[in-house]
Order: sequence, then C-alpha cells, then structure tokens
Amino acid sequence: MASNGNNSHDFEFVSANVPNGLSKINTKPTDPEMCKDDTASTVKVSNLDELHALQRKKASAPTTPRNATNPSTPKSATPRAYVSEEERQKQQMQSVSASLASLTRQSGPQVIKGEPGRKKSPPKTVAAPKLDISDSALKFTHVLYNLSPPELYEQAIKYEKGSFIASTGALATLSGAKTGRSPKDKRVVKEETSKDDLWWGKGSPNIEMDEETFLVNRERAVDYLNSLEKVFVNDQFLNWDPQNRIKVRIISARAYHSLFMHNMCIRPTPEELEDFGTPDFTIYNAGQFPCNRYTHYMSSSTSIDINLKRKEMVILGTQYAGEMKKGLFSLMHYLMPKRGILSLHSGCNMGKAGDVALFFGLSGTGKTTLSTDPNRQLIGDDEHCWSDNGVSNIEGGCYAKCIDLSKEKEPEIWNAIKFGTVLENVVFEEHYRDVDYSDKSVTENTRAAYPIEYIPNVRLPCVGPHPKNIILLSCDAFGVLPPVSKLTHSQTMYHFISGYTALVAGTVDGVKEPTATFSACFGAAFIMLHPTKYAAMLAEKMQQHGATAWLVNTGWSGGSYGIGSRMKLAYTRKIINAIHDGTLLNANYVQTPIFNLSVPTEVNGVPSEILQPQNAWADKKQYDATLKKLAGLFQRNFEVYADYQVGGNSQLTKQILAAGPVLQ
Ligand SMILES: Nc1ncnc2c1ncn2[C@@H]1O[C@H](COP(=O)(O)OP(=O)(O)O)[C@@H](O)[C@H]1O
Ligand SMILES: C=C(OP(=O)(O)O)C(=O)O
Ligand SMILES: [Ca+2]
Ligand SMILES: [Mn+2]
Repeated sequence: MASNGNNSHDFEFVSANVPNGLSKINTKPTDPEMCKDDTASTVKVSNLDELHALQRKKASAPTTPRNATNPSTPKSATPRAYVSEEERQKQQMQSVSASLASLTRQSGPQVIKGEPGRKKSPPKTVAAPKLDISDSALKFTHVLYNLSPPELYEQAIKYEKGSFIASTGALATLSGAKTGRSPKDKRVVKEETSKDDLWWGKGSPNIEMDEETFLVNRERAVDYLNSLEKVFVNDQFLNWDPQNRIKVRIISARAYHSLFMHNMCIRPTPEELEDFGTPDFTIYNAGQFPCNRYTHYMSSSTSIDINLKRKEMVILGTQYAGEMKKGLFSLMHYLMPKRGILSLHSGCNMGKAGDVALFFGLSGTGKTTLSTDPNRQLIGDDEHCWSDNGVSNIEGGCYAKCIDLSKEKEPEIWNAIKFGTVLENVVFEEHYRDVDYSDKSVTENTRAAYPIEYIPNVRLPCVGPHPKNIILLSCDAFGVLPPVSKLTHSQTMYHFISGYTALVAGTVDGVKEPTATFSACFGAAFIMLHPTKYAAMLAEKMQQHGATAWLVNTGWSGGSYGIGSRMKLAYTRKIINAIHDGTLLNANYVQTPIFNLSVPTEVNGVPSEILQPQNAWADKKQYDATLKKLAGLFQRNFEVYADYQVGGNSQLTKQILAAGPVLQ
C-alpha cells in the first residue's frame, strides 16, 4: 500500500543488475485492471490531520425513521426562507445560550458548538450582551448538540467513569447513587397559570414549590452546567400525533443522559432540526450536583422541579435517567387533557386486523414485556395519548426492565440490547463484557433504553386507531386476584382509579409481606390533574369507541409471595392472546366472591384450575382471609374518592363506588 505521499507508478523502478544475478524486477504497471499493492492510488492529503479529516463526511442528524406514506412530520405552513448554514448554526447556538442564561446576571454563556480542544481560530462564540462581568461570563461553554450514538459512546467512554461497551454493543453505564425515581423529591411550582387546574394535597404527587425557590434551583443548575467545559443539548420531539407534537430541549452534563434521551424521545430529521426554533419545554439536568438543603422545600439532596409557566424542569441530585422521561410524561399529563386528549400510562400494540390494545399498569407489572409481542405491531411500551383520531405514542423509544431477562422468554427485548442501547446499572464480566442479567448487585431496577425501531415489528409512525381492548395489569403479590377477569364499565373505572399492584419490596432479606400500592390511574406519580378528570375522559372514550376492559394479574398464583409462585409469563401471554383474538369475549364466565369479578372457565393453553385463584391455593382459609384483607385495603384506599364526582355524571360516580369489593 502506497501511503508515503508519492505517486509510485509515475516512475519505473528497475533494480540494478546485482552481482548475485537476481533478475531484473519491473514494477511498471502493465494491466490497469490489476490491482497491485504498490499501484494502489494514494490519498490526496499532505499531512495526517488532513488524512483524519477525510475520514468524516458532512454530518446529518440521526432521525427516528417514519413511514414515508404517512409521515408524522407536520409540513411547515410557510416555505422556509433561505438561511445560510453559518447563520443557522449561529441561531441554534443563540437559542442554546438563551436557554442557559443566568436570570440574575441576565446573560447567556458564551457558547461554542463542538468539542473543547478542537482548533478554532478565532473561536466563533455566541453570547447575549453582558450586563455584568463575572468569571463565568469570561469562559466558553462548548455545546455538543444532538450528537449521534457513536459520538455519544465516545464521549461516555472517554470521560465518564463506569461507562463500558458490553459484549452485545450496548453502552453499559451507572446512574450513580440513585437507581430509581425519587417521587418524594418532585416539586411542582404553584403559579397562577396552572394552579387552579392542578391537583394538590393529600394523595397528589404534586408537592408545591413557590416560583422564587424554583428560580434558586434553576440558577443552581444553570450555573453548574455553565461551569462545565461542555454540555450536551438534545432538541427532540414528544408525541407521534403531528398535530400535538411538543418540542423539547434537554441540557445535560453526561453523554449517558444525552444518549438516553436520544433513544427515548422522537428523533428529528435534519430538516426538522433546522426548523426547530424555540423549544416548548426545557430540561436542565444537573443531576450530579445536589440541591442546597438550606433552600426552601428541600428535604434531601435531590430535587426535581417542574415549572409549567416557565415551561422548564430542573433536576438536581439524581442521575437516574428515568426522571427525565417521566418528568416529560408529567408535562404531557398537563398539556394533553387541556386539549381534550387523554394521556395514558400504558403500553400499546396493534394486531394484523388493526385491533389496538392498551396495557395499563404500575412499574413492573408488564407493560413493556406484554406490549412487545412478536405477533403484533408495537406502538409503544409506556406513554400514550388517546385523542379523537386514535392513539399515539409520546416517545421514540422503550425502557425495559432487565432483571432476569432471558433470550427465550423475551427475545425481542433481548435482541434490542445492541449498539446504541443504554444499559443502566447492570453487572458484566470484566473481560468479555457479557452481562449477567440475574445480578442485582447494583440494583434490581436494571434497565435498557433503546430506540423503538430496535423492536422488529414496530409500527412507524407510532400511531393507531381507537383501542379495542383495555388491559389493566396488576402484579398481585397477595395471589388472590384471578389471572384474568372481564370488567364492567364501572368496574373498569373503579380499578383504573384504584390503580392497584402489590410488588414485593426486598426479595433478598428473606420472605417479606407484600405491600399493596394504590396509584390512581395506574400512574399517580405522573398525573397533574385530579384522577377523576382522567377517569371521566377514559369512561367517555371507552363508551364512545366500544372498548372492552380486562383485569390481568401478572403476579402471584397458588398463594401469596413466599408460598405461591409468579404467574408464568407463558400463561399470561396465552391469556393476552385470547383477549386479542376475541375468544375470551365469548367464553363462559363465573363470578368471584367479594370482588365480584367475571372469570372465564377456560382459556386456551392455560390450566383451568388456576383461573379461579382459590382452586390454586392449598390453604382455603388462608385464601379467604387474604382476599378479605386485600378487599379492605381497596375500600380504605377508595374512601378519598367518595367525595368526588367523575365528570359531570353523578350516576356513573355512584356506579363506580358500588363496583368495588363488597365485604359482608
Ligand atoms: N406473568 C408475567 N407477566 C408479565 N411480566 C412478567 C410475568 N412474569 C414475570 N414477568 C417479568 O416482570 C417484569 C415486568 O416488567 P415490565 O414489563 O418492564 O413492567 P412495566 O413496563 O409495566 O414497568 C419483566 O421483568 C418480566 O420479565
Ligand atoms: C421508568 C419508569 O417506568 P416503568 O417502570 O413503568 O417502565 C419508572 O417508573 O421509573
Ligand atoms: Ca436511530
Ligand atoms: Mn415499562
């Protein structure tokens, strides 16, 4: 290979007649079709820097693929005026500088697009006029804007401790001290534009904060981010419904966070990015930096603050990436109902006949696992909207639990864990980097975040018609709820408002009592309005579109946790199949005592003796006692809703109250 900069075939090299009588070697190229080592053309460069520059072609932004025939891209109403590339970049950086502006100094940082350390002479920075001079105003902040997965890998591996490439190509990383969400540290600003709409007080996830305190935390986050040499900026979208798309900007300090959001939000096309303009909402993720506990309302070092008026969210003191995704979900739970659109904490998929199913459930109940189904198109695994046009996914990716993940039971998720996927808090063998999915050393909440198109039978764009089946998932560690039951309209509302599940908290310290969790609308941590608002919308939409609802227990069977065992995933899948294909709708049903649920006598592929839970329990007395105990917990939880009306319908409200368990 010629690489010395000379064009070796321009001259003839003829070896001299040497004394040992070796014959003459003619290296003159004879056949132009033939490639000889020393005749390969050389690269047209004059130094190594130029050679390395050749390696990289002009960039285009990574996008979320969409179906060409049904693009989810709203066409801009007006044709774009021609703007030079330089001008566009300048506008982009001005916008980022404005996002990062300190509110007290009234100036944005001097920002430079690209990595620190790259030669730029002189640096073309963008900054707002400075009203005062501080050290922070004198430095540059490098902006790594919408980097691609390979670029983010390089950043993570080079600069972030604990980031590694796993054997499958996924980026294994650590989220630090926090490995799950911190709902007790979530704050919502009580301000005039939203305070009358929001749900406050007992049971609400919205713990109030005043505007002033928000600004203290915002300033803390912004100053922290600006003190860094570089920040990551993601400009992306939420919601595949083109009419209700939201532009979000995420400013973060870690490549891990940028890649996570790249995967989880909808990725813009290069044209969409050019037209991005001002975001509708901005996240300041300063997760490595704690909040100041002397600040009002701070009860720990972690604070996740949402300000709907300012359209901003600040994260301090937690690096758990799920906080960003679920924070945006809270935002959608405010914005969408205002437009008459129901936001849903549910998975969603669609059969070949166009039949859409929703899977509601709290964390760990099976939304991701069961919506990822080889026989159906995946619309989304966690967050959706239901509008007059049908359903749409809010996100561009999935966030699957990985604990005990197996290739046999969940092949689609297993195969999605490849290059580009973020693997959080997993343990791997240090040399070959094979992940041990059974290892809980870091946390039980190990996760994989991947772009939705990593699931082969994804539906793009991620939208579908009105749902036919509504599946309420409950992981009942008490083991008394039937594997499947068909719900009446008022039972659906009762169970939707209750949002019951019972996971077992610590599985390592021996047997523990399951603890019931009731989380309104199967997502109390994310709702912004009173639960009855969402319930009324669901009731109306279900009636309007004739959907059938089911309660599916993905938890224990044959006894509570410790005695019985977790429902086999294979059985749950059979049950779900029977719901999808319509056979369960026409099955024979019997009623259960106390909860008064309609249970099918047969489901194809599922042993009939487990369909009625008491049959699977050896100790019937124990079963009765546990059932009554759970019924009591349901009743106590529902007491707070007795004073509320669901929508304008007092008849429906009465029916819902009567649809719960009845203890004689
Ligand atoms: N019968 C079952 N149905 C659903 N999931 C099950 C079942 N048995 C075990 N699992 C496991 O439970 C977990 C469900 O989690 P996931 O689908 O991520 O929940 P969610 O998306 O609702 O938070 C997965 O790890 C899955 O493998
Ligand atoms: C990301 C989360 O959602 P889920 O467990 O429902 O997938 C979470 O609760 O942190
Ligand atoms: Ca991609
Ligand atoms: Mn999930």
